[in-house]
Amino acid sequence: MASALKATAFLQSRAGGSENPPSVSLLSRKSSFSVRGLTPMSALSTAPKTVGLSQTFTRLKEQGKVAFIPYITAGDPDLSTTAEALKVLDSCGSDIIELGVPYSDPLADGPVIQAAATRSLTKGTNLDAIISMLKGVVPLLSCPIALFAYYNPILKRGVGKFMQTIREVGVHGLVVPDVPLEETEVLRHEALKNGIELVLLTTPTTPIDRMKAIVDVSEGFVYLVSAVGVTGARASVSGKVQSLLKEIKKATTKPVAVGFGISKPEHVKQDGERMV
Ligand SMILES: O=P(O)(O)OC[C@@H](O)[C@@H](O)c1c[nH]c2ccccc12
Repeated sequence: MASALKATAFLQSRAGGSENPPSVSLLSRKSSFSVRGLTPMSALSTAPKTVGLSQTFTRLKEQGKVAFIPYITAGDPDLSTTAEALKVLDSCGSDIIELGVPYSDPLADGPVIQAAATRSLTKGTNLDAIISMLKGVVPLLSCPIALFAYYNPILKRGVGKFMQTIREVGVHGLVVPDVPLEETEVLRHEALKNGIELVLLTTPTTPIDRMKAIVDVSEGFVYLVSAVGVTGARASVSGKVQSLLKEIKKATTKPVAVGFGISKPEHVKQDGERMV
């Protein structure tokens, strides 16, 4: 059951398994320690340590749960709102949060995410500002952050420097949607060096052999794009996802997360059953 459904919207229900009700506090357990600033150091050291992506899946699997991984765009409408949104998503039971770095020439972003990126860029959001926002917020979160970034801003900074910077602010994972497998070597090398889990994507049109090569080197989880086309809410999840998942599961024991259009609780179940 180590699979997950990604969700772009603020979908708050998770699939299957008995859940603790989501915390009503806007502060996560960790944030309440830090924000009050009165807690002795001994108590701080007992705060739950945030684990990485694959370890998050291992924990969930042990509990018979699937993961809820929302996506938001950094800097829409501004970075202080993003900081608050990260805290809220964390305290509402997100297992991993995917945080998008806005980019002017995206690939596969649908109209909602494109508009969010445009608003964010218009406000002047850039990587440095996102990094300094994360520096303040990540220590307050109990779930790991997977940064979503196109290759251009990564290349501009230098791949090694980029990985080092995001590691220093406590980011655990990275999704780079516009780099084909063959070109991921430098990214993978630098990610590994810095303990960043580089998540690779496979799509419904990826040939089986290629999918196998992708899942072999994907870290954290395997991202299964549910449909051809762009991101955004859809009425239903393609029936093809079931068979794609079966193929992936034959090829790997790594966790798999399904993304693109997962926007309703029903998408997490199909034909009355869990999708995976
Ligand atoms: O349809 P959605 O729920 O908005 O899903 C995409 C989103 O979760 C994120 O992973 C994403 C945003 N833009 C992308 C471009 C390519 C691949 C993935 C993405």
